[in-house]
Amino acid sequence: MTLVLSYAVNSLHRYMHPKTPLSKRLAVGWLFLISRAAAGFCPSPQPQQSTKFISASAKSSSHHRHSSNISASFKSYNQMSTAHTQKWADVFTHQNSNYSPQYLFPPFSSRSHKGSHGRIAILGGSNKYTGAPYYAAQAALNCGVDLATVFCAAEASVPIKCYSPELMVQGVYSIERFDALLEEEEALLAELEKYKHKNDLITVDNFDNGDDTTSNISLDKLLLEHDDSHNELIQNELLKNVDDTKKMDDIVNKLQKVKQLQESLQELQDRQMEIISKSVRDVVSMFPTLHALCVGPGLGRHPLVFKVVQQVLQRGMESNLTLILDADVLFMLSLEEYRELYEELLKYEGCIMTPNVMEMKRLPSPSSFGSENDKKNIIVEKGHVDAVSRGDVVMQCAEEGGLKRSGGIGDVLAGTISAYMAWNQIIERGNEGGKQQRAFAVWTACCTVKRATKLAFENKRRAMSSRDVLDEICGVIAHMEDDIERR
Ligand SMILES: NC(=O)C1=CN([C@@H]2O[C@H](COP(=O)(O)OP(=O)(O)OC[C@H]3O[C@@H](n4cnc5c(N)ncnc54)[C@H](O)[C@@H]3O)[C@@H](O)[C@H]2O)[C@@H](O)CC1
Ligand SMILES: Nc1ncnc2c1ncn2[C@@H]1O[C@H](COP(=O)(O)OP(=O)(O)OP(=O)(O)O)[C@@H](O)[C@H]1O
Repeated sequence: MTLVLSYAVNSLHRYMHPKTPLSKRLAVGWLFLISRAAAGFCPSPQPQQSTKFISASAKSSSHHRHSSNISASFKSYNQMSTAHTQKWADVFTHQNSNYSPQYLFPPFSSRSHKGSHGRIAILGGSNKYTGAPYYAAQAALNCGVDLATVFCAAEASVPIKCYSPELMVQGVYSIERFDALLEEEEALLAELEKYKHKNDLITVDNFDNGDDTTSNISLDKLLLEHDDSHNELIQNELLKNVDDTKKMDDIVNKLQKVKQLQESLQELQDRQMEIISKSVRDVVSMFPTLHALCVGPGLGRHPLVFKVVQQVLQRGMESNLTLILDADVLFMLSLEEYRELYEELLKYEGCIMTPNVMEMKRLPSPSSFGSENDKKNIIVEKGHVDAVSRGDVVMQCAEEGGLKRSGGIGDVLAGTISAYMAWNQIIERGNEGGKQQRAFAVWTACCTVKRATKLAFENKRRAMSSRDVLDEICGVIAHMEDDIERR
């Protein structure tokens, strides 16, 4: 009987989509009614848990069960007992729920204009990955946002534009140009290194110190201890001490060469900064029009791209913009160089991080934090059961997903979360209730994608791809809205 019922519910879910012919919808409707009547004899088990978020600290005993490699990084909520999990349907079966599904989706109105249902942007996409930012942006559009922009590497912009005419795509830097800048920098540094070799010793007499001994001074030491303005002084000093004119000429030439190299390096680094700042300006100039910015899908791992991202994230926090961080940006944040930025983001309420299993393992344990409660951002740990946590409060999404694990579903989730975050901005306008509701909206986004993968898998089985998941999103959301209306 349970099988009949679940088949009927699944069919109903799929076939009641408005695009399905009316005759098919009526037939499935009858099947559903008959199976519901029969199910009265074998009621489904009631959920044990309230749909409130649960406190992770209240479950400290399960925290202690973490394996040592997990404790080296973040506390992994998916390592906790899975008893406290919820499905979308559970939201309607509990009276003491402390969040409001009716405020998830912005209502339509005759005064709606282009953008009033959400404007999001993705920063990602590189010469290697063009699919990831497309999946994320298209997922947000398929959820229902009005406008989606992709900021990407110039090399990725044409392919992404070809995937969808609905996307606005802007190349904001060139990987080829960044490569050339890095190569130039590496060559200059290598040449400088040759001149600053530690064993390059100059023998000087110690006449000035009143004795007739000699000392060995390394050129490296001279260069490090004296800036350019002292070069002349050094030369005069050496002239007094070094008798050998040829050796003296040699030293002066070396000093001049080093000075030139240092100037070229400075000029190159200024040029790098200018190019990076221009890319940052291109993205930041859009901030006032955005409800949310998703950073990371297909970003790649170029060090200069990371410099752009670093400034964009800092400006995003200053502008109070909602930031969804996925994929390569999470790799970036696991690097020692970006530790300070990472810790700032953990304290930023408008930040949502969506690590997969590997990314979760890489993220370091925050050093400046007393407890999980100091974390203000939301973390979505993706897995068989997605765990959405904010501070020490965690809610797990037990919605059933499809069995196929194709590349890009994480990107679809990042885009879906971006859409829900845009709606949260539009509805709540950042008030206190909105912040509480935000984690619930992220959890609902997880349910949405799980359900979409389930439907896509039922349709396509082994051939299922992320595109099929994209196609299911609008139907899943339509059903969720129907659930809310029926409540
Ligand atoms: N079509 C595209 O353009 C796609 C681009 N992608 C991009 O590819 C880049 C690298 O992403 P990756 O996720 O590969 O980066 P990672 O360096 O985090 O690699 C993850 C690795 O872990 C493995 N893995 C994942 N889940 C696991 C689990 N539960 N247990 C054991 N191993 C597991 C994966 O097979 C993969 O090899 C990102 O920029 C991402 O956005 C991906 O999103 C896939 C699709
Ligand atoms: N073991 C699993 N069983 C079932 N679903 C899973 C499992 N792991 C992840 N998922 C689901 O797959 C989706 C993407 O998660 P995944 O871990 O593949 O992200 P990702 O590696 O960032 O994806 P992408 O391929 O886009 O980079 C999420 O909806 C998540 O719930």
